[in-house]
Amino acid sequence: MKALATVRKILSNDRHATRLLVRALVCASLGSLMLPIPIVVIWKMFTLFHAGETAQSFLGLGGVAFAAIVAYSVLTVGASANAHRAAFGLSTTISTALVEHIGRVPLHWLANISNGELKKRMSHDVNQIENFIAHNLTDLVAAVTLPSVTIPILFFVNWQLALIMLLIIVAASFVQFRAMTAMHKSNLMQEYFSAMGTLHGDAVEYVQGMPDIKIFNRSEESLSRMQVSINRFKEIQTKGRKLTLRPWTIFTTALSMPFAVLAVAGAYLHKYHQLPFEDVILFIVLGVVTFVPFKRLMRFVTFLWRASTGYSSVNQLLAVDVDQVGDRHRSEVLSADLAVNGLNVSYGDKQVLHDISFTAKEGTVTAIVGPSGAGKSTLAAAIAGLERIQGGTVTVGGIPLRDFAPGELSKVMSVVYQKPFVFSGTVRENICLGSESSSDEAMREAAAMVQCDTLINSFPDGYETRIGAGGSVYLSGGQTQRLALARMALRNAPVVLLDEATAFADPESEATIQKGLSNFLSDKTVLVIAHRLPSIARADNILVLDNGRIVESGTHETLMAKGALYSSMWNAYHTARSWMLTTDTASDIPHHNNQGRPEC
Ligand SMILES: Nc1ncnc2c1ncn2[C@@H]1O[C@H](COP(=O)(O)OP(=O)(O)OP(=O)(O)O)[C@@H](O)[C@H]1O
Repeated sequence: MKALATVRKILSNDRHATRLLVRALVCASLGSLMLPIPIVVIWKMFTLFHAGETAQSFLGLGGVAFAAIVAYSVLTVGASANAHRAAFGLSTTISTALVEHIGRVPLHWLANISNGELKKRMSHDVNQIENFIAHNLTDLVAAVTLPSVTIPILFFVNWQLALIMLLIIVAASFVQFRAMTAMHKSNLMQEYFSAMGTLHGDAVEYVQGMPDIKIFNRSEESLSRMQVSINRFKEIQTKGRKLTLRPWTIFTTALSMPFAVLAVAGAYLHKYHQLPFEDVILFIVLGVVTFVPFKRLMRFVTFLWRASTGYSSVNQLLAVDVDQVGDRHRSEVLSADLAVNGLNVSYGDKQVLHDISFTAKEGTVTAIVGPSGAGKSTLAAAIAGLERIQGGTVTVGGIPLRDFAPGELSKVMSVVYQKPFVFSGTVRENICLGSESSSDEAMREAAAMVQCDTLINSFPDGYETRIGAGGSVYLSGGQTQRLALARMALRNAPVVLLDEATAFADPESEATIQKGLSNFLSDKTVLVIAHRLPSIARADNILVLDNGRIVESGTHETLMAKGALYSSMWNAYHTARSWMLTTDTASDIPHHNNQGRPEC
């Protein structure tokens, strides 16, 4: 019953898949009804032969057997094809729902789940459901339909041998049922899946961290965490094996016995009770044919568990609250003034932004600076709508950002990060992300503005060159940033947020990029997160963050005249730039003043 409920729940996601699966199950059950026919026909032939019948009647029977074999083959192929189509359709539906949902869940939720765990849920768990629908349900139907036909036939022919067969099936099923119940009570399957999730997560982290691990020669230490996950996984598998080994052995042995048991019992009945020889052969052959699919029931239970655990893990993912979306459009934005009011952001119990308020006027540049860990990136993410805020609002032209319809926010605000994402595809596809309908000319202009066109034209296929994973050209950090800036320029949103967007560029290219950008940005509302202070010295307004609060604001001149945090950061920056890297004395090593900030 529970199995049925699970299957029903899984199928409720896709009506077309349900129809295909019903078709597959009908084919599977009709196919298994065909299977005993040739065997019964051969038995009948033997019987007629002993009764001295003519070859004429054999021909008709042979035709029936042939037709049954053809029907069996066609129906089995039909069952498998429909079940696979249903499975692929369903897994596409579930995967699409997952991808769409993941795109809408808050970034902070994604930051707290490991890549491996997410990958396991989106790929491995979906595969479990797919495999179950593709193979196991048709197996189950065949395993149940076949005995329901063969056992009555055998009872009709000889009830004693049929009873022996039935007893073997009942005994094997009982042992199997006990094993299943024990497994269910032990909660082992849940532990198995959770351990597998951890193992996936640790493996991905291990591979991603490989460069640092190698540089610092920490492979053994880093492996030890993964080793713990591997051992835990092995432990659970061993526990499961111990729990199922005995019943599984009894079950498979019992189901392998019919040949021997029926042969001995048949020989005895043949000798002492005149059971015709052909009846003994019929029992042995039909018995073996009945037991083989029945064995698959064991696999069915295991796969049902996997599919149902995979399904609940997928459902947990789909149940994660998504960000609220509205219905306002870019066309409703009449001014590009950005206003942040009373913004609070926490990570768990830790509040990292406290009551942040400021206004950035259209056509101005606002810079956000502050010591490491002050909250600059968190503020940028919260403004871009990528971080869940606990209080406050962010508006553009008076419209709260959360009121924009999906897809509209990116037309209002462009964000360029220090490490932008390059997906696997052509340079053109990467630049046109979010502006797919742009003309070729507009795309080239955008690329030229950020000094990217000469670079792209030097690639083997120009704008059609494939980049990202598996691409023919590998982009450096600075080149990737320029590509992201071209993407931003093409999108032409009225508000632009640059989070260390030119950090990887060499000084010469940075100056050229800045020059190219300054024209483009002149009518935009620009927000810059910066670590290198000279790059923002000419900003219209500089906000200085410290411990999640705005502690100072103003132009470079007013902040320098104030002689507080900004000016000390500025001085520290310039002192640091004048350092010479030497190996002879310890006097060049920076020490900290009593406020914890580096100074020379
Ligand atoms: N995903 C997160 N989970 C928990 N805490 C976080 C998370 N991201 C950032 N923090 C914490 O929030 C605080 C602000 O971090 P943030 O990255 O915004 O600082 P920052 O000013 O950008 O620092 P930096 O200049 O070094 O990049 C830090 O104390 C950091 O530990």
